[in-house]
Amino acid sequence: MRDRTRRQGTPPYGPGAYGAAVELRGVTRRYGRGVHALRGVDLSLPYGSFTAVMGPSGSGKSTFLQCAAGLDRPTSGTVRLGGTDLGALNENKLTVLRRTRLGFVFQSFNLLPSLTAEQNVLLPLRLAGHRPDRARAARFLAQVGLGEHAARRPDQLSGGQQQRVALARALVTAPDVIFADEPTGALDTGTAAQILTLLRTAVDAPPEPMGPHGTGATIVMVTHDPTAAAHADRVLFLADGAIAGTLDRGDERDIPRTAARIADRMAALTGRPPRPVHPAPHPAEEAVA
Ligand SMILES: Nc1ncnc2c1ncn2[C@@H]1O[C@H](COP(=O)(O)OP(=O)(O)OP(=O)(O)O)[C@@H](O)[C@H]1O
Repeated sequence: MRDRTRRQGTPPYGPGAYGAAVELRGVTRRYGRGVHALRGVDLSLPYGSFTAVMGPSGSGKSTFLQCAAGLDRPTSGTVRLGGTDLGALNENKLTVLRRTRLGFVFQSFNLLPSLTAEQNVLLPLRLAGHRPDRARAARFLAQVGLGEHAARRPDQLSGGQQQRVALARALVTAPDVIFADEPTGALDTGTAAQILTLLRTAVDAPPEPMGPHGTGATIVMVTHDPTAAAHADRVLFLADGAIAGTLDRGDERDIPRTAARIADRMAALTGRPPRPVHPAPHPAEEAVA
């Protein structure tokens, strides 16, 4: 039986028990002749892992996310999601793969304003051709602490609540991978901590199996915030279109200390002194209402 207890340490990066959820081999992306946004990225992210991607402005983070999520095609190299080579898929098949096997969380929430929270969560199931399973939507809304707000529309929810709906929407299809682009960028520190705790829980102890192998969720998150990155199992640092280093959380449970280490690495990459890291949230802020 699957161990639902909170995992200690870092998942086995490299070849995992079920192959990789995300695999990039020699991925380059050029714009025109001169701009090399990605210069040959190789990585393998196991199922049930939480990876943060950081790097200075212009280092290639967005390009990486777009290529890894099948929203853009690399100039050369291969991207595999759950063993499927995205380069072998035409646009229609790529769209189906994104709808059925990927989840997305954006800085600006991107909920449909005319739909209720429940309808927003049901949308990916509808688009994937499944019957609208309201009980499933209710379970995922409850998971993010919004069981009571299923009938509200986005304009009746706070920013943090909207992002929780977006997270439930990303989780509901049990995707191979969730790609999160600055998911806490528009939130205050306490609300951001709640979202990060929910992301961590989706990886470590989801109420039901996520992904095709019954592990926790697999998350790839681009962020500028060392405190957000400190919640991940591993941080990948991009510089000038290439992976410039990694930092593993290991058994570290001390978010502020990990965030300070991450900020130091970022400072070394940018050549600027580390920006002050957000103060640690009060423990009460970590608990999701
Ligand atoms: N559509 C495009 N056409 C031309 N150049 C582009 C395009 N998109 C990105 N670039 C360039 O590719 C490089 C990487 O850009 P990218 O947006 O991936 O970086 P980033 O790390 O996400 O930056 P930021 O943190 O500022 O969002 C930059 O030099 C950028 O100017």
